[in-house]
Amino acid sequence: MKIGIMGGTFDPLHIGHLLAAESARDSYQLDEVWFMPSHIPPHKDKAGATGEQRLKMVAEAIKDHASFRTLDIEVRRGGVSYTIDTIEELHEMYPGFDFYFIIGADMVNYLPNWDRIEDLSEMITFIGVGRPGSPLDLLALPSYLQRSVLLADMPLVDISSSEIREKAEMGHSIRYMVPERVYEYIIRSGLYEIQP
Ligand SMILES: Nc1ncnc2c1ncn2[C@@H]1O[C@H](COP(=O)(O)OP(=O)(O)OP(=O)(O)O)[C@@H](O)[C@H]1O
Ligand SMILES: O=C(O)c1ccc[n+]([C@@H]2O[C@H](COP(=O)([O-])O)[C@@H](O)[C@H]2O)c1
Repeated sequence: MKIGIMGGTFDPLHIGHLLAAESARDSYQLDEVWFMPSHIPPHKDKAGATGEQRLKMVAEAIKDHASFRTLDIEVRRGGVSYTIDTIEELHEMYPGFDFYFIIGADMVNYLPNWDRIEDLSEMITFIGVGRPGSPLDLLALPSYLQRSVLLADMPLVDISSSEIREKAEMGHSIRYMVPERVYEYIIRSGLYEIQP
């Protein structure tokens, strides 16, 4: 089985995440994509929404896609969500599966800073997608990483979770930046102090 892992903070999940996952699935004939919210992200502040709330937003967003699943392994493990720890666990749970970790261009450029990245790059393949504001330069990566990163085409989406949170805080609309069911969940649960 070829499994894409769409890891993220998803605070909140937005359409950039969905398009990244779908573009990677389509480009490399992935059997499934598993959306995996982190508990505490390794390189930025802890999320505002709880792990349960972020899992719920993912579940609402991907409900209708036959090949998308949620994966709660990092939220359940707790602590800082280093990808190497997760992949080691997944390899034990699913021997013989091939894992493809889907990341935006900002994260491709940041890969050299990931925990035990040389070991990780031998265990999985990364699929990078374009993201406005983060020019992709694979040749700037160390050679062991150049061999581990594939690229997938995706329509560029200039949306980020932090921009969505800022808009919501200022009373602006975030409608259509997040899928409709995620929007409804945000309203229902009072997240980001959004005004309907
Ligand atoms: N608009 C986008 N286009 C392509 N990839 C994206 C986009 N938004 C997020 N990603 C990728 O999705 C993964 C998870 O991102 P994350 O949940 O941190 O969202 P974010 O929008 O980057 O959040 P924040 O603004 O809070 O930093 C990362 O690999 C990131 O590069
Ligand atoms: O393992 C690491 O050192 C590492 C460093 C940065 C990011 N990641 C993972 O990359 C994914 C996207 O990260 P983020 O912070 O943009 O949500 C998420 O699954 C993180 O756990 C992992």
